[in-house]
Amino acid sequence: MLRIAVPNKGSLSDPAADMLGEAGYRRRRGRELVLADPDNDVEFFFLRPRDIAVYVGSGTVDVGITGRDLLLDSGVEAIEHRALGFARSTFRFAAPAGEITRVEQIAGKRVATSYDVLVDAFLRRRGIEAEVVHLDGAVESAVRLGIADVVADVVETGGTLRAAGLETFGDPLLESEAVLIRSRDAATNNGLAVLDRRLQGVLVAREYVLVDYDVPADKLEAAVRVTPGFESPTVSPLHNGESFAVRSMVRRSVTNQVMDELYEVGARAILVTSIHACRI
Ligand SMILES: Nc1ncnc2c1ncn2[C@@H]1O[C@H](COP(=O)(O)OP(=O)(O)OP(=O)(O)O)[C@@H](O)[C@H]1O
Ligand SMILES: O=P(O)(O)OC[C@H]1O[C@H](OP(=O)(O)OP(=O)(O)O)[C@H](O)[C@@H]1O
Ligand SMILES: [Mg+2]
Repeated sequence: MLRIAVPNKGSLSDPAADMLGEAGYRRRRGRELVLADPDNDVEFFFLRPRDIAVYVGSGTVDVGITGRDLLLDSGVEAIEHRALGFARSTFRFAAPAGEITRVEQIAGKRVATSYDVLVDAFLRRRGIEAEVVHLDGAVESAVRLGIADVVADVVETGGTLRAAGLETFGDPLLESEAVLIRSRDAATNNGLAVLDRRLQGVLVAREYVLVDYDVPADKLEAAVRVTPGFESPTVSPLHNGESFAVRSMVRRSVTNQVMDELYEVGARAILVTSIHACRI
């Protein structure tokens, strides 16, 4: 039975539960900390997102869902197995607007963060000496409240930083998103292969749509160039003997551009359908 660690709270928790639900696993109904799913031969452990890498790294749990930033900050040797496409963020330094423009200027200052290991490692690599002040959250308030000069924190929209009068400087230390992590020993676990294929199926179903259309024989090649698909589109003859029906997978984000282009080259009856589930 595959043992899977899942975030029990925070911004990773709902999207991780949604993804596992879409992948066909049992959903947690209340606040239980352990959930057996014998039909799928897995067992879920609901843990703090920050602790998940520790459990997986120690091998007591086979796999888990956490943030790449949390994995790296844990310093443990769990392995990133697959990026999951949600909870995307960057990890950045910020200071009061206009005060600091280069990371070298952090030298001698106080840096507030919840990610001490990440920040320490970055400063050490760059040979910058600074004091790291650990906070559990709401890090953006640390400058206004006078316990730090600089913050290093998760940035998504930048709204929280702006509201605190802070501006980012320097390049992002890290691009993060939710990731499936595994222990060293789980590499050959067949349960992991099944889970991974299911999650990949959810990612593809979310990212792609199916496009069907009819196209006259002399326009077929031009139309197929617009929708080359994952491997190659399915082309079937229509009963009238003059046209073809084509089915292809298209990235959801460009659906309307693709429909416009198909129409331009002569395709008609263009239909777009969501993919409910798939195995690639
Ligand atoms: N606003 C956000 N947008 C995208 N990802 C975020 C955001 N805030 C946190 N994350 C990601 O969520 C993970 C942190 O999860 P964690 O549950 O520890 O903190 P949280 O979501 O801030 O919850 P809380 O602070 O309420 O405990 C990290 O991987 C981080 O990059
Ligand atoms: O760039 P934004 O879109 O504003 O998002 C980033 C903010 O979201 C998270 O905070 P959260 O609300 O989880 O509070 P916390 O700082 O207490 O973790 C994160 O720690 C940042 O503060
Ligand atoms: Mg937070």
